[in-house]
Amino acid sequence: MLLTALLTLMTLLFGYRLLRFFTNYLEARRIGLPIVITPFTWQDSFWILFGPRFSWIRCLPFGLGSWYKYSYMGWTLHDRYQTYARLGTKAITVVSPGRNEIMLGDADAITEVAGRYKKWNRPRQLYKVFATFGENVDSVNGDNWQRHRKVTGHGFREHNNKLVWESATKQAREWMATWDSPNSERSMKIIEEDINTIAMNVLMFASFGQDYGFVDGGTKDVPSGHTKSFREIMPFMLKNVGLAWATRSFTLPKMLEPKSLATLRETKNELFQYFDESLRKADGDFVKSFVEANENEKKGGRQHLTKDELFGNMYMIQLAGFDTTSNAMLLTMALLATHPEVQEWIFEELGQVEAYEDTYPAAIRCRAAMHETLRMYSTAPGIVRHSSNIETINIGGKRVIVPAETFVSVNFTGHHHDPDVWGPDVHDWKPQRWVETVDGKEQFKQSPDVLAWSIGPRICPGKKFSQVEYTAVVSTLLRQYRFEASASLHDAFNDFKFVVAPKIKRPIIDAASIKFIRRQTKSV
Ligand code: HEM
Repeated sequence: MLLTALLTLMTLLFGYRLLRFFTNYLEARRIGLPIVITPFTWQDSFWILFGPRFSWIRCLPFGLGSWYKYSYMGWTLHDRYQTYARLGTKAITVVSPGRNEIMLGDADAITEVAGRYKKWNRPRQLYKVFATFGENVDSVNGDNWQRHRKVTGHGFREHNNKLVWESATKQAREWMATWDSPNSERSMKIIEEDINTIAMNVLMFASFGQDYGFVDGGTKDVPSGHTKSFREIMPFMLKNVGLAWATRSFTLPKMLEPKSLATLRETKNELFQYFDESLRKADGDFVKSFVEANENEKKGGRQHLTKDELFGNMYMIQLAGFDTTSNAMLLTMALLATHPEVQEWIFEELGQVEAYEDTYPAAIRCRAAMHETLRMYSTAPGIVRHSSNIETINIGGKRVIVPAETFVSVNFTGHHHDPDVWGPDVHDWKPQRWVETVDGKEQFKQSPDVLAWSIGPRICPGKKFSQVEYTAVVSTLLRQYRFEASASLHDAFNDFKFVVAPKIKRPIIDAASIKFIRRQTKSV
């Protein structure tokens, strides 16, 4: 009986997915872009969980498993420009039983979609998970988004960038002080942990004014009325955003609640307590500027943010600013270690001075390394938009009709590997491509631009924050040390599994290491 019910359910589900697949296929034919098909995608939660166990599918004969590469989240990081090159296009439609997804690699089409934030919205179903702690600038659309962006935008001022610089430089110095010998060798795993510590400490300083040391990390710093330190709570809540969202609307009776959920609930309450205290004291530059900007909106009779929304934004800034920047720094360390000539090229431009006003604007080569790293390995492989109406997009000189609710994704990685845009050396990590000499003076080349921080009105507000943090850390380290890659680190870059993006596994890089060799000159 149970078996029959189960079989019927599975047959119905299969039939439904088949039907959806065929209607989507017909719709994609009408869109008119080249098509790739896959029975599963990142839109299927079960496939996100179990898909990696089926990676053998890609090895099936006669191309039977060729769909697998389009089925997992972040597939563009592996594919780069291959599918566009194979199909002779810069835009494709991915057809599956979920929603059709147009993947844009064409620069003009990307500018059109990213530029029209009122028409092309972030799909609510994908971003609501980020609103667990309150609606915020990332989770809303349209006029509501403008309201959030106006208040939160005040946090990203020049004064904050200076604080970021000072904090990141201090953290990097304290990190170097832990390297026990002049030729200290560290595994990538440890380097990753250390860079995460730096990124978290910088964010917490710039946001909440909490000045944690690199070594003690503030995890033992538990103020009265609390059971855990703020520094300990924050990474825990960033790691558990999905679980916090899934359990947001119910609380199990105490005797039925597993320990993990009880810890999550208690930690979340304590985070709110910290947020509340921080808001009341207007602690830290971000929070202070949010509070000031919000009060001004209130006084002017304009729409301000509620307390929940302020909390939501305080959380979102941590979520958006942590992994992205730390991954960029981690990858750069690996890339620099495998490209000693680039280390020397950057070292040449570094002077003795470390003050923000002097060093940051002059660190053109260092910023070039960041752009080039994010061009090749964007920490976010793209952004997704949709519209509830039928829309059109100009793709390659043709007006393409896009049915309502179709996902339209800006494929950063695809665009970043387009040889027509970047030249034949598109697959080489070459920070030099970002620097040009005009009238005997080096300057940063603005065009073509990297899309890693997105473009248009919703461009990442933390772009300069991350550039300042990155430059402070990388230049402080390079001024004193040379990096030498282990053989396995060189191998990692040749392994197709080596993909760096949040939540994507890096099996080989964990075994790799970097040796830090102290320089004789320019130490401070
Ligand atoms: C390498 C570092 C970073 C990268 C690559 C990056 C990338 C991005 C991208 C691609 C978006 C989506 C834009 C869109 O949908 O069009 C975004 C949004 C956002 N980022 Fe960043 N980001 C970085 C660092 C930061 C930092 C350090 C912060 C804050 C301290 C931050 C805060 C935000 C916020 C609040 C949003 C939402 C903006 C909105 O929707 O208006 N990001 N970022």
